Amino acid sequence: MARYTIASAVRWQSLSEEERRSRLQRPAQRASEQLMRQVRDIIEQVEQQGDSALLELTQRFDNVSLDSPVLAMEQVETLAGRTEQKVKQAIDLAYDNIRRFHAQQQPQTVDIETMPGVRCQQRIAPLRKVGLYIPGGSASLPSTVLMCGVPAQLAQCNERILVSPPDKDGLLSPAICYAALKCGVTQVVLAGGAQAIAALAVGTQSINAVDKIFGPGNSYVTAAKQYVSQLAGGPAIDLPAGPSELLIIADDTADAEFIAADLLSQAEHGPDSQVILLSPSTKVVEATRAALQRQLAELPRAEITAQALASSSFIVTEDLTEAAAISQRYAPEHLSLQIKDAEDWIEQTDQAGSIFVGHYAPESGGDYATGTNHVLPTYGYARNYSSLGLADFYRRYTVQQLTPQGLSLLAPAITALAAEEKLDAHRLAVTRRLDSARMQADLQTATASTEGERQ
Ligand SMILES: NC(=O)c1ccc[n+]([C@@H]2O[C@H](COP(=O)([O-])OP(=O)(O)OC[C@H]3O[C@@H](n4cnc5c(N)ncnc54)[C@H](O)[C@@H]3O)[C@@H](O)[C@H]2O)c1
Ligand SMILES: N[C@H](CO)Cc1c[nH]c[nH+]1
Ligand SMILES: [Zn+2]
Repeated sequence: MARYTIASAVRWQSLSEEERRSRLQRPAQRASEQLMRQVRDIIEQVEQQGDSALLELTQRFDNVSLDSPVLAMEQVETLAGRTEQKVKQAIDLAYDNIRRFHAQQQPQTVDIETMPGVRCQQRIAPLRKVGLYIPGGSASLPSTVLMCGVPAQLAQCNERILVSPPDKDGLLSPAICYAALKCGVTQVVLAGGAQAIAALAVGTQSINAVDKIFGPGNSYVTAAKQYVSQLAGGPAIDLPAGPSELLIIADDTADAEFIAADLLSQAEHGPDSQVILLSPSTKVVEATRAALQRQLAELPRAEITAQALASSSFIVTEDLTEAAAISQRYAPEHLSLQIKDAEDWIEQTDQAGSIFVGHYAPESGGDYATGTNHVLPTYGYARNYSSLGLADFYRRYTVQQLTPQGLSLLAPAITALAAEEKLDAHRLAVTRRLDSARMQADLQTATASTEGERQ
């Protein structure tokens, strides 16, 4: 049986501040400057050469030669038809749960009078053109099509462009095509990495530039999203959803075999994934390390998984309170609470993209089918970003309507604040109306009709 190096357990209390920081640093972030330079060059190439750059970069990075970056919808249908029945049923079930959970997330509209005659509204409108990035480098992910496609469909975004790196035959898997059609995707593009993000951001001869780019990806994809969102007139992006992370807090009620299985499930995404175990129980930590060794040997992706484990940590804490504090500091994409009375710990560990509560909530449940969204903030952004949801596919805008009476009630505040800010034109935009014969007449008519109603 192959033996892999599983990092040793460390006591949090024995680490210096520098060692603690290093333990909680994400592997994918260490090379960020060089990565940004490379990503910028790719984006500029697509900006200048459009489709031909996409084809050249796909050849270079994905080793696939294509005639066109667009997969015709007829071909998408043909491929979808080849999806195995049990995979179709699984996609159908996951789709229903994701739809059920997201349909309840309709953003609120507001319509109130803040003062008599001053009506304020918050309205929502679906984003018109959205790009959905579906990772495909190391594994093809039809589940991500559902996570991005279902809310885009619920929001009724007009154009929904799916981009994903082609497989070795220059196509996409039947399951991706089946999920894409179920979500009403309008165009399918065969491109991955920074070049796909560039195409969505600036457009090419055959791909329209979009208003917002959604979806997770490796560090090239995440860096490219960040870069294009800062271009003048560039698209909005959803959230920094990079290489997978899982932090588990376990006590001695936990089962080491379950913990190891969960850690491996996220480590197998790629060498950049990071998994962390925190436990006050040395016994649980050591049992998990032994279980990892056994379970890892059985995995088809053992080599990739072992690389991710190399940058992962097994930390013995003083108690659960210390574990909760470390988790808050790390702000993981996924947090699993395999402890007694796990629900009671949610508030103290709320800086996480998605939380899995108890011994029977494997993280892979949320990856596929519970109904929650698996596009989640990584790199510690769970501190200030949320998981993907329906509201992300809408734009909010506000509306105000004022009657002459409303304006006269507001006028003293507006003119005083304009004077304080020494912005005279602002003040005059109010007083010119107040002093106008037209407004005086409208005020009188309004007062007369109110009095008429009273009598
Ligand atoms: N945070 C989330 O919500 C979430 C959800 C699902 C998946 N993920 C993560 O998404 C990632 C998917 O990564 P992936 O690599 O499998 O697929 P990917 O589609 O994100 O990236 C593959 C592309 O990267 C580009 N690329 C690869 N090597 C390159 C290089 N040296 N230079 C320039 N470009 C290069 C290629 O164009 C390739 O098509 C994983 O890390 C997974 O953990 C995250
Ligand atoms: N765990 C990933 C998010 O980090 C999502 C995923 C898709 N397929 C399997 N897992
Ligand atoms: Zn996963």
